[in-house]
Amino acid sequence: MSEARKQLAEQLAEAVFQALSEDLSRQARALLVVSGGSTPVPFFEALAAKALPWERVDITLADERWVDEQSSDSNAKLVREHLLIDKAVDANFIPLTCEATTPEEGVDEVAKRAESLAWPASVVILGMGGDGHTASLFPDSQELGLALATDEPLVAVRTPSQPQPRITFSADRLHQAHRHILHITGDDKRAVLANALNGDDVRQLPIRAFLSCPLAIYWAP
Ligand SMILES: O=C(O)[C@H](O)[C@@H](O)[C@H](O)[C@H](O)COP(=O)(O)O
Repeated sequence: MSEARKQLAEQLAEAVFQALSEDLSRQARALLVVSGGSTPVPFFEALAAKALPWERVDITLADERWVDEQSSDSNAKLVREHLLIDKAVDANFIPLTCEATTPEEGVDEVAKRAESLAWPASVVILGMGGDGHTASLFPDSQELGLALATDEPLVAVRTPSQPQPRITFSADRLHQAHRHILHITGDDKRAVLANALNGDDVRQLPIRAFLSCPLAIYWAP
């Protein structure tokens, strides 16, 4: 990993540490919503090293692949291996899968679980794919319109560009946060973001759903 990306991860971890500390100074619990994928790993490990009252922190995912938690595709596995470690081992992690065979069958059970969290979140950390998706709001998903319009917290998603069915927080629920952060790296994603900033068709580039709310962009080459 480049030094620039390592420094970015450290800076992001410090910003999230400050945000959680601030919120925990005035409320019993704080909610952190993180994204999966490969980008967050150094950030997760840097944040896990921070001294917080982690037992008062709820952590959940912006979205999840509907796979077993032992699968290498599982975002929950990623969080358990890289964030629920070190000082953060006592954080309360709420996964987005359940025993149901499909996300369509499991979405109501997971939504009940998610409703118990300390919304609005302290921080929502978003990633972005090369197609401008964020969370599991994919431009080629037949459920994108629903996920952008509903006030339900969670949506089951199937999309041709992804091998697994998914579950995602809706745009409405992901907006229910005090702070929004976009964490991306590389020139390709910078170009996609520049394109997103130059247009307003959210269904073309779903990251656009979050460019109007105050959004801190953490990018490194
Ligand atoms: O489940 C997921 O895959 C993520 O939530 C997804 O939205 C991710 O943030 C982007 O796909 C970027 O992924 P990378 O960091 O691997 O490029």
